[in-house]
Amino acid sequence: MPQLAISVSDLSKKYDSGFAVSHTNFQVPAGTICGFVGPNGAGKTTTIRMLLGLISPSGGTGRILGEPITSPEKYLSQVGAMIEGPAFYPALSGAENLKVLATLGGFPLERVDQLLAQVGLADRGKSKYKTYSLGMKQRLGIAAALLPNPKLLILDEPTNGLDPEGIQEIRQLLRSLADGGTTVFVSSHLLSELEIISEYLVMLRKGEVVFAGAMQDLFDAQQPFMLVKTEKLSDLEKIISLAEGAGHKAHIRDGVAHIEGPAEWAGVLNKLAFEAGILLTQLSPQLPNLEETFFEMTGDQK
Ligand SMILES: Nc1ncnc2c1ncn2[C@@H]1O[C@H](COP(=O)(O)OP(=O)(O)OP(=O)(O)O)[C@@H](O)[C@H]1O
Repeated sequence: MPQLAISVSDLSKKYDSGFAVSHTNFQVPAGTICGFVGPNGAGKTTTIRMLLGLISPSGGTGRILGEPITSPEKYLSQVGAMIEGPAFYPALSGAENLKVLATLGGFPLERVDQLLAQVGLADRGKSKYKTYSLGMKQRLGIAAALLPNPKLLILDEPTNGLDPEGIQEIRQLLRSLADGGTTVFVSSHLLSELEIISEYLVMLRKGEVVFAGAMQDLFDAQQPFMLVKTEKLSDLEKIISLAEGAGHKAHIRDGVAHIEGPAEWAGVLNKLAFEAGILLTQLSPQLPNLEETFFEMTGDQK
């Protein structure tokens, strides 16, 4: 049994409106990057807030770094978190902001320059926070979360609003942290990004866990599929009927037909379409990926 950074059992949060999080069970092995996904309102933020002791569960149990979530004082000194966007003083520089937090938290001030370098802000540490780009603000937020030199880093949407370059920088940062032994639990709507960086995944739907485990196990349980486009949009429905008639699950999303089946079956589908007088403009076999799997398992948009 690997050492667990997070482990929850039957964890629930109930509001008057119903369960925001309902009887969830999942485990995150130490030293891994674990993606945390679910459609809007699935319960991600509520779960994170329970893990950080910010709200108390209505039921169930949880352990962070071996300590119960009912005693957050026992583990919070070893947990760094960035949730709902970092809050900093606009008129202070990045370095000054971190120094304020270091002083408040009793962390060594020497860590400030080290952390600025680690998140790629060494050159801009002296610039006022209000001059920072969104990506720089996010990176400063991560630097603040790293002040306690945490064993577990919990990030809620760290790449929100970032451009591809900023996203790549965060990816490299998270990878290097995990390589150094930090466990990273990260929620994001950027599924393709999470697919690249995460070894583990927890997927929520309507407050319930629909998958928790190794990313590879998730894909191993999925069928390959193909993406199909037709010259005329109206022909897509006919393609769906042809595929379903041949025993293949199929649906249309964003003007593209997604049809389950191995790559070898693509030729058969092409022939069926041709015989029905339908011209295919795209027929591309795909391996299971997180975007497709997410859609299949949550039946929802991101
Ligand atoms: N304080 C609260 N009181 C009542 N209901 C709440 C409260 N906080 C969250 N909820 C409800 O719980 C559900 C889960 O919300 P939560 O914010 O955890 O979802 P999420 O997965 O983080 O969504 P998003 O991706 O949009 O941030 C939602 O239906 C939400 O309206």
